[in-house]
Amino acid sequence: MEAKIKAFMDEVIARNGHEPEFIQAVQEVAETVIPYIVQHDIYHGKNILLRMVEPERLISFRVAWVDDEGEIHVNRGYRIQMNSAIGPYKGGLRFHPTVNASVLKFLAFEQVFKNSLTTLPMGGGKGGSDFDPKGKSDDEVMRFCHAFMTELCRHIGPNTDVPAGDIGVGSREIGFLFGMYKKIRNEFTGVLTGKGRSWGGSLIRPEATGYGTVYFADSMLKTRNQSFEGKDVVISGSGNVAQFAAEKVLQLGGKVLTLSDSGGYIYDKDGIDTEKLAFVMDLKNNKRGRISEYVDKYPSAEFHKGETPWNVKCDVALPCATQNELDGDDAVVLIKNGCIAVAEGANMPSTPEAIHAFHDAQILFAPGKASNAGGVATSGLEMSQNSLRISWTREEVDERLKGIMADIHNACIEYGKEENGYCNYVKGANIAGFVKVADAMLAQGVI
Ligand SMILES: NC(=O)C1=CN([C@@H]2O[C@H](COP(=O)(O)OP(=O)(O)OC[C@H]3O[C@@H](n4cnc5c(N)ncnc54)[C@H](O)[C@@H]3O)[C@@H](O)[C@H]2O)C=CC1
Ligand SMILES: O=C(O)CCC(=O)C(=O)O
Repeated sequence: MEAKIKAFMDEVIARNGHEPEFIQAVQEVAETVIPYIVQHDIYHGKNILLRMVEPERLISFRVAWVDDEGEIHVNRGYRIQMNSAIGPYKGGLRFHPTVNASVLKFLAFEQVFKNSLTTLPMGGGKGGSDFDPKGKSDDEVMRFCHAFMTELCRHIGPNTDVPAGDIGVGSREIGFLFGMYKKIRNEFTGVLTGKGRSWGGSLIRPEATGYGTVYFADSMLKTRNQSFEGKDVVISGSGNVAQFAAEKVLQLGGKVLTLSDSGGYIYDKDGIDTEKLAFVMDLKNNKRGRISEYVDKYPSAEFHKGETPWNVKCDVALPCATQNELDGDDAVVLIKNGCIAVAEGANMPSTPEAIHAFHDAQILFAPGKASNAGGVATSGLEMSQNSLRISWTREEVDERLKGIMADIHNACIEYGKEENGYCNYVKGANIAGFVKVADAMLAQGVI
C-alpha cells in the first residue's frame, strides 16, 4: 500500500511540486482514500483520485484598481473550479497577501470533499486574490471588489459557480461584489452567498461555520459522555469563524480563554464572556482593530505578542485562524496539558505532524473538512432559499444546520471507526466525501 501511495504522490508532485500546501492536502487524502479504493473494485483502476487532483479549470486574471491617492495598483485574481461532479462549483473567496495558486488549490481540493459531506448538491471551488484589505479604506475595498468582479463575472453564475466569503471577505466585500455582478449581468440571482439579509442572504449564515464547528465538537464529546459544560476552551483567530465558535461555546456552558490574530493572542483567565465577546466583534467587524486592544479594555487579560495560544491549558482547542497554525510541538503541549478534543474551524490549521500526534494519543480530532462544513452547508441552504424565493426563519436554518452536522459526524463514524473503537475522523471524512463524488464521476464517464 505504501508503494501505491508513493507512486500516486510522485505523479502529483511531478506536476505540482512547487505547491506545498496543495501537496500537503492531497497527501492526507491519498493516505486514507487509496487503501479504500484498492479494496473496492468499482473504484479501482479508474484513476479517479488522479482526476480529482487536477482542477477542471484554473482561472487567473489581472485586477487593476486605483487607491485614494490616485495611485494604480495591480493584484492577481483567481478562481479554481475544482470539481463539478455533484453540483455547481461552490466555495469562498480569500483576500490575503499570502494567496497564491497553491493555497487556493489546497482550499478548493478540500472544498470538494467538504461539500460532498454536507449531502447538498455542491461541487468544489475556491478563489481570491493577494489583495490585502488590512489598512484599506472602504472606498478602496469597494474599488478593488468592483474591479475583481468585472472579470470574475464571466466565469460564475447561480448554476455554474457560486462564490462566498473566506479570510478577508466578509459581508462588506460580498456586498460590493454582488453589486457589480448585478450591474454587469443585469440579473438579481443567488450568484454569491453570505449576502445581506435584505438582499437575499440567509439567517444564520454569518454564524454557521463557528456554530457548526462547535456542534461537531459537541457530537465528538458525546461519544465519550462529555459536553462543553464547564470546559476550558482555547480558540485561535478572532474573525468570523472564531467569533461565532466562541459564542456557541458560551451558550453551551464552556469558558473561552483565548482569541488571536496575526499579531499574537490574548489570554483572559476569567473567561471571555458575552459582553467581552461583543467588544471583540465590534473591534474586529466595525473598528477593524487589533486583538491586542482587548487588554486596554480588560487589563486583567494578557497579550502575548507574536505567539499562538496552544500552550494555554485547556480541555478543548478550536483552531479558527488559518492553515498550518498548529504544529507537532503545539500538539504535544496540548496533549500534555490534558486537552481531550480538537475541532478545526479553519481549513487545514493542523500540520501533518500535529494530526499524527493527536491520533497517536487517541484524542478526539476533527479535520476542518468535516467540522467547519456548517458554513458552506448554510450557503447551500441560502442557494435553496434564493431559488425558491423564500426565506426560512432563524430556527429553521439552525435546525437544518444541526441536522447536517450530526449527519456528517455519523458519516465520519461509519467510515472512520477503527477496530479498537477509536474514530479516525480524518479517514472517515475523506472516504465519506470521496464516495459520493467518485460515484457521480463514474456515472458521468471520463470527462
Ligand atoms: N468564513 C467561513 O464561512 C469559513 C471559513 N473557514 C476558514 O476559517 C478560517 C478563518 O476564516 P474567517 O474567520 O472567515 O476569516 P476572517 O477574515 O473573518 O478571520 C481570519 C482570522 O484569522 C486571523 N489570521 C489570519 N492570518 C493569520 C495568521 N497568519 N496568523 C494568525 N492569525 C491569522 C485573522 O487575524 C482573523 O482573526 C480560514 O481558514 C477559513 O478558510 C472555513 C469554512 C468556512
Ligand atoms: O460558503 C461558502 O461557499 C464558502 C465556504 C468556504 O469557503 C469553506 O468552507 O472553506
